[in-house]
Amino acid sequence: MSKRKCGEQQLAVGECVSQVQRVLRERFCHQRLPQKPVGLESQYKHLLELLRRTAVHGESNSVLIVGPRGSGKTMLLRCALRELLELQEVKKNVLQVHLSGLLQTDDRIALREITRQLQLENVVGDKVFGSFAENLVFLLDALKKGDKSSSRPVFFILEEFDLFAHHKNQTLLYNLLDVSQSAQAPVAVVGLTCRLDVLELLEKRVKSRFSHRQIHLLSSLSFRQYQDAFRSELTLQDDFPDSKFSQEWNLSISKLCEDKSVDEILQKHYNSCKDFRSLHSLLLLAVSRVSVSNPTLRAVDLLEASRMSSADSKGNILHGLSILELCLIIAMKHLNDIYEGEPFNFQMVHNEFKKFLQRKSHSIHNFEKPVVFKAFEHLLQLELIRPVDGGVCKVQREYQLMRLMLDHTQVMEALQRYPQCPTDVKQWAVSAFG
Ligand SMILES: Nc1ncnc2c1ncn2[C@@H]1O[C@H](COP(=O)(O)OP(=O)(O)OP(=O)(O)O)[C@@H](O)[C@H]1O
Repeated sequence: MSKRKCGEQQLAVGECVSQVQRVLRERFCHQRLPQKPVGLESQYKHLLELLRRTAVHGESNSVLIVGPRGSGKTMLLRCALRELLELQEVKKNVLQVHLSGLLQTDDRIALREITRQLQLENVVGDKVFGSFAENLVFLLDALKKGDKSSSRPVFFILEEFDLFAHHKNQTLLYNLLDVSQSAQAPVAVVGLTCRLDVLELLEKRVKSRFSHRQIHLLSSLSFRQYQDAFRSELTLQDDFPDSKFSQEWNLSISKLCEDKSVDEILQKHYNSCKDFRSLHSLLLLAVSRVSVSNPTLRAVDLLEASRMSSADSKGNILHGLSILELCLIIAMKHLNDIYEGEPFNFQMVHNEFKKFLQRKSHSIHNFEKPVVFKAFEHLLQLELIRPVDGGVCKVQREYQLMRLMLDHTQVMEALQRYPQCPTDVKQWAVSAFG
């Protein structure tokens, strides 16, 4: 395999390609944090300042980060923690407890998890506590330094914060927010949630203990920021093991960004979804096409990735149907036209199909009725047709009313691409869908 020389580093092209794949996949699968959150500067500053006040000055605090799925709530928090923990005094001192409403489904489990994460299982031992509050205060006291005068700051991070509001009496939320309001110990409670109405879920006593600080991540990226994100997400950093390869790679990415067709693809994706998650899934597909024989990313890779990500899954199912099944779908469409969208049953579809077979010349076999019924059932299994009443009514299967779950472009596209589709079937379809 060919080798690249670059200073002291010398990697085979194959090795470089697999490193690129690894680095970028980690980035796109949310295992690596971005250097800075894009377009969220003020929110980032706000959060960092709040956390810093707890970590450095021992002030207690509570804050909610609110935004839709994929808007970067977790990323924002993790970036702020990363920056904060770069300070030596903070790194040594601060403790973090990460809880998730999806995992800690009741307060007992949550308390056990808090104890585990604070590494206090041995200290707690077999002690029995009268109340949740007593237990929590004991844990926080156990964190006090040798001289017992000051506690170590603790960040309580609650992902899916709204789910904690469903716990009995909201005991965990009440106690955490109570501690964050009193001067017992320096505590920051950070809740992450998608629900804008989250405060309405809180009981009065819980709500009154919350600071009412909220950081909203509601504004979406501008197209300019989206383009910049595209470039920076694909750019390799200086720590890439082969600097010659990474220079060439970065150069090719710069060229790609100037390509008009790339801009068009990005514009299309931006119009349908403006968040990082959808950009990442597009880039993931594109990067998987990079190989030894094609060691840079090309516009055609992006085009193919875009085609794959917007592929119609039902359309793909249609490609795998037998010609008999396809004929039944065409018969259903004929029925839809005749009865103006009213539902149909197997018997009606079978009759319509037989009408087609009665034409003078046709290339389709005369299938036995049970075989046609089997094909009909298969369409039902694939959910290309659905029972009108959801299958509740106990009618004989052949007379159950169904609806077709496809539109005409999906069927016509499938027919165009169907290998060796008989002409008369195509014509029959055109008369139904054309
Ligand atoms: N403004 C941004 N700048 C850089 N990366 C971002 C930004 N917004 C989102 N991302 C990236 O998008 C991905 C999804 O973000 P994240 O997991 O933080 O979203 P979330 O709001 O916590 O979603 P969920 O509600 O599902 O937990 C991450 O890889 C993150 O790095």
